[in-house]
Amino acid sequence: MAIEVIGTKSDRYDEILTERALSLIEQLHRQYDARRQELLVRRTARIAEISAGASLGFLPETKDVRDDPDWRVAPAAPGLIDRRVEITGPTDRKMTINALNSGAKVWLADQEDANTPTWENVVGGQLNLLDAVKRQIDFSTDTKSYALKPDAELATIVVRPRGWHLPEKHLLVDGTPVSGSLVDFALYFAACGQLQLDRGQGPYFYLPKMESHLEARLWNDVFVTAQEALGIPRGTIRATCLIETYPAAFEMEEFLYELREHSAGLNAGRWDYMFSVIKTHRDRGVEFQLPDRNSVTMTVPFMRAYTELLVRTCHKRGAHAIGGMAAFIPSKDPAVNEQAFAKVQADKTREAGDGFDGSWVAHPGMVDTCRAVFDAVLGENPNQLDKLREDVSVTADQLLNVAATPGEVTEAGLRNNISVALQYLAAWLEGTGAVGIFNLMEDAATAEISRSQIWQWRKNGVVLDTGDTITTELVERIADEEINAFDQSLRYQSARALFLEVALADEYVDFLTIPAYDRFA
Ligand SMILES: CC(=O)SCCNC(=O)CCNC(=O)[C@H](O)C(C)(C)COP(=O)(O)OP(=O)(O)OC[C@H]1O[C@@H](n2cnc3c(N)ncnc32)[C@H](O)[C@@H]1OP(=O)(O)O
Ligand SMILES: O=CC(=O)O
Ligand SMILES: [Mg+2]
Repeated sequence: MAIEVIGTKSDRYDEILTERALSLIEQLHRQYDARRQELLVRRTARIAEISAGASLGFLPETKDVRDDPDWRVAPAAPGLIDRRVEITGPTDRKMTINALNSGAKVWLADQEDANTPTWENVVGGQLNLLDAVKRQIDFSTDTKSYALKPDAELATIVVRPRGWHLPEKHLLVDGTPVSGSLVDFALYFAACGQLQLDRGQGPYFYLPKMESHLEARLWNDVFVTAQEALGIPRGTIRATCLIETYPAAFEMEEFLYELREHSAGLNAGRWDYMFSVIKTHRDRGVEFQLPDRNSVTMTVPFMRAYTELLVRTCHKRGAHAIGGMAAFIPSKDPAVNEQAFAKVQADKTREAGDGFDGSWVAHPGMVDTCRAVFDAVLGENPNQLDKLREDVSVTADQLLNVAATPGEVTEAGLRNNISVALQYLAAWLEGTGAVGIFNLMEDAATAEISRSQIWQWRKNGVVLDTGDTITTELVERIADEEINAFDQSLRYQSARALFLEVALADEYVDFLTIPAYDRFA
């Protein structure tokens, strides 16, 4: 084999880094990496067109797919028929057990937004998944022991691999790092694919951050090859695509079509979506400028258009439509806690009323709230695929109507973005990819919004409510004030450097996780 493992080989890693898994990764890399690289170049080319004045829109070349009334995605697979509440979270051992026990129908086992892809997290997370699938997982601290509930219905596992842009530098083929997406996918598929089938379910995935239906086609081809290579029947894999980039919103139907024999629907990934609005239009001045992060709610016109279109598109094709993450988490402060639950309830109520078949929560404490809302709408039905939403018709202009977003850019909003980005990056660099900050769940997607807003506002020379203009000096000054206010402020020095690199660079940095990952050996 010409695949090399550069990362350390700790206890039990050989159960994951098997010859079968490594040769699958090598095969997928040889067959598909050039195409992956081309698609990444295509992303850059599209942004250049938009910078030069082009507009996103529905694609003329795929009109036939949208106009053909006859095709449908595969019927929902076992464990994915009723998805009324899905919990997301990283694959560390304790959280794996807590998520499976949470009462949610599905657990999105996250190797993406909620994970720092250190080698230990990548392989250790796969070991936790393997133990979970075998129902042989436990964990203990000095004060508490964790085990799977023996007689309870455990959440269906759906693994989210990294996006197409991220490399995995601890695995090399002919000296070249392989794709993080292919690694996360193939390690899980090789270790757990057949085991999941034996248990009556299957290898299921969430696919993040795609920007074109051609990227979905690439995933489909990867699935076909991998199933054939491991002797697993074609069509066994199921994948839910996140619609969480601005270009993807114009290709929802095409995503379902490309993956139709493996599709398990679409999800409205709202946080990356907002990030992508800024990122895609980085050179368009104030045209696509967003106000303070907290004022971009799901009911502003462009977000509403996106979620309505998602439900309409999915149900037209027999696919599940899954709602997004309300980032509120339980708090020890009773007043804040009450607000958090009220906000989650309102968010899920809107989604259930709009026709979503289920939605996401970030914390086990929110599972009952989400379930109760969907129970009230679904009743005995496992989903509401029959709610076709033929009343919905969304235009490109509505998806692009960012200008109608109310709100302003305030000093408090700027300071909040700076503080959140610093705190999040400090945690990420220490190996923790999801954190509770100021009573909200923060992860790579929400941190991307924070740093992108700062980048956009500074570039546009935005004047704050205080009358100050956002400049490099102002951002640096507030960053230092925030850091000095933290306990152990020294800990934040590497986060500070990374933050300034991704928030203030002359040229917009496509993903903060790329320079962040470069910091690891
Ligand atoms: C934009 C997107 O992509 S959203 C999807 C990606 N993001 C995520 O998945 C984030 C998921 N959520 C989390 O990671 C966590 O909830 C955090 C980091 C935000 C907060 O976690 P904590 O600070 O541990 O919260 P808290 O102390 O209230 O947790 C209480 C218990 O619930 C557990 N818990 C909290 N969230 C989760 C979760 N998502 N999955 C499993 N267990 C969880 C904790 O491990 C803790 O367990 P313990 O009592 O046995 O020690
Ligand atoms: O992955 C989900 C998102 O909102 O981003
Ligand atoms: Mg996301």
